[in-house]
This record gives sequence, structure tokens and C-alpha cells, in this order.
Amino acid sequence: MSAPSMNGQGGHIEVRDLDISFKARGATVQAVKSVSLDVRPGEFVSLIGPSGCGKSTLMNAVAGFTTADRGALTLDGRPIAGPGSDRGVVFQQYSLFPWMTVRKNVEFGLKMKHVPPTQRETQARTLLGLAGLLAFENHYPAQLSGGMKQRVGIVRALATSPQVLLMDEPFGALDSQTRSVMQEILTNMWQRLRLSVLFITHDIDEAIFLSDRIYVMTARPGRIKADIKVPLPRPRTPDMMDTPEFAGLVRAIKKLIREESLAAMGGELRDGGYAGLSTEIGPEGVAHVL
Ligand SMILES: Nc1ncnc2c1ncn2[C@@H]1O[C@H](COP(=O)(O)OP(=O)(O)OP(=O)(O)O)[C@@H](O)[C@H]1O
Repeated sequence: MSAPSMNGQGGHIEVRDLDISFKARGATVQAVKSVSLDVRPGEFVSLIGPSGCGKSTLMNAVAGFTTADRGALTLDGRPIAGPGSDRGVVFQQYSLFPWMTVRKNVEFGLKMKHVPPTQRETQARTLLGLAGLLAFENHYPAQLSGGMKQRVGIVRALATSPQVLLMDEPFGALDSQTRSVMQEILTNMWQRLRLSVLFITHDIDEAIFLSDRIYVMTARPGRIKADIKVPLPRPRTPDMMDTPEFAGLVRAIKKLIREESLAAMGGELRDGGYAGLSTEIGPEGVAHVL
């Protein structure tokens, strides 16, 4: 049985000059400012940055949950005007229906799209197999661990064969051991499905392990501070985390984020900030630094 096709060609997210602000208690909060970014078809891209810098706001705009004040947002050239089944979304909180079995949860989106029952079942079982969950297809969410629930959430988001998967800190609620297993499962699934992923995390190791590129954001209002390529080969394996290349990337990204976190708290760096960035990861690894 082969995995459902996730469209090897489509899934190009383009964000251009995006501004998003919120009105709260008479004041305007500028969350995102002049952000431009791309997630190319089949690319795994992470967004990382200090707390409150606008990562979720940006992802919500790509998901179609939030509207922008200015700028353009397209998927394969079509303007994003609201949520759609071409974009699967996974949040930190497990959003499974507790009264449905694992398989029925996964089949839900397909049912909404009037996919016939046999096809629904085949698609759900194929993806559950990829996530190592087939033995649990008739369990209810309450019978699953946190890691398993989140795997079901990912499978559910993938069930309708979206071109893009949007993941907002999906492993943030998991313990570190479960989290690293989940990272391995996700990278293996991505390797098979090759769909475009936009992934938010606070965890630098996680961003590097999973991504082709990482956008580092500034403190609020969030702008793109750096666009960093991850030159590690695919498929990714946990032993890559012990290499000097990995350690260099961690140091470089840590510096960028620390500078922003300090700026957000009114401090400043005394060690040159990201001046040493290209010595850490090589000039070709740094596509853009503000
Ligand atoms: N619906 C809203 N109404 C008012 N302000 C909002 C709203 N959503 C977000 N904000 C504000 O916009 C800014 C960016 O928030 P956002 O959640 O996008 O940041 P984040 O980078 O995802 O944060 P974290 O890393 O802590 O999850 C914050 O100052 C937040 O308080």
C-alpha cells in the first residue's frame, strides 16, 4: 500500500511585505512588520524567535485564520483568503475529538470532503501505519499518551492530502524523550511525503534537526532577521546532532535569538552578537541577516 500523494510539485507559500497588527484595549500592537518569506514546494522551513515576536500570528495568517493589514500571501500563486484543505494545521494542544476512535478522528476531514468510506479507511490506515499507530486505530484519545495523541493530530492534518503542513510548536507539551522520538518520526514521515512544512518552535536543536532552512525573527514587531540554510544531509538521523556542523549552527542561531531576546528586554549584547555568524556556519549558509 503506498502513501497518499502529497503533491510533489505544489505547495509554494509566498509571503511578501506582510504587516499585521492587533487592537487591544484602545492600543495597537504591531505583531509582524514587513515580513517576506518563502516555503518552496517540498521544503521544510522553521520559524524561530523570541517569545511574542509574531510567529503564531504569521502562521495564522498563512492558515487563513488572521488577516493582514498590508502585504501579500499566496499559495502556488493564489491569494490566501481564508482556511482551506490545501493547508493542514497542527497546534501544540491536541485537538482530537474525544468521542471518536483514532481512525474516525483521522477520517473526519475526508468525510467532510465526501470521500467514500472505503477510500477514507484506506487513506487513514495508510497514514496511521506511517506514524506507527495502526495498532491503535480503534482506541479513543483518552487511551493514548501525549506523543501518540500528537501523532494522531499530525496524521489527521495529513489525511486530506494538503500541499502544506503548518505546525505551531507541535511538540511543545511533550517531555524531552518523547519529543526527540517525535522529531524522528516527523522527519521520516516528511522524507516519505515531501510536502511543504512551516514549523514553529522555540527549540533550536529541533529546528536544525528537522529543517532545510530556518528563519530567525526579531523581537516584536517581528521581522525576518536571518534566513539560514541547514546543510545537513537527508535523511536526518539523531547522530547528526553530535557533529561539529550541528553544534556550529546551534551556536549561531542561539546568538541571533539571544540578541533579540535581550533587545526585547531592553538589554544589549557585549560580545558582538551575530558578528561571528559566518565563521560558525560558513558565509554560504547565511542567506540573509538584518
Ligand atoms: N488576538 C490578539 N489580540 C491582541 N494581541 C495579540 C493577538 N494575538 C497576538 N497578539 C500579540 O501579538 C504579538 C505576537 O504574538 P504571537 O502569539 O504571534 O507571538 P509568538 O512569537 O508566537 O509568541 P510565543 O513564542 O510566545 O508563542 C504579542 O505581543 C501578542 O500579545
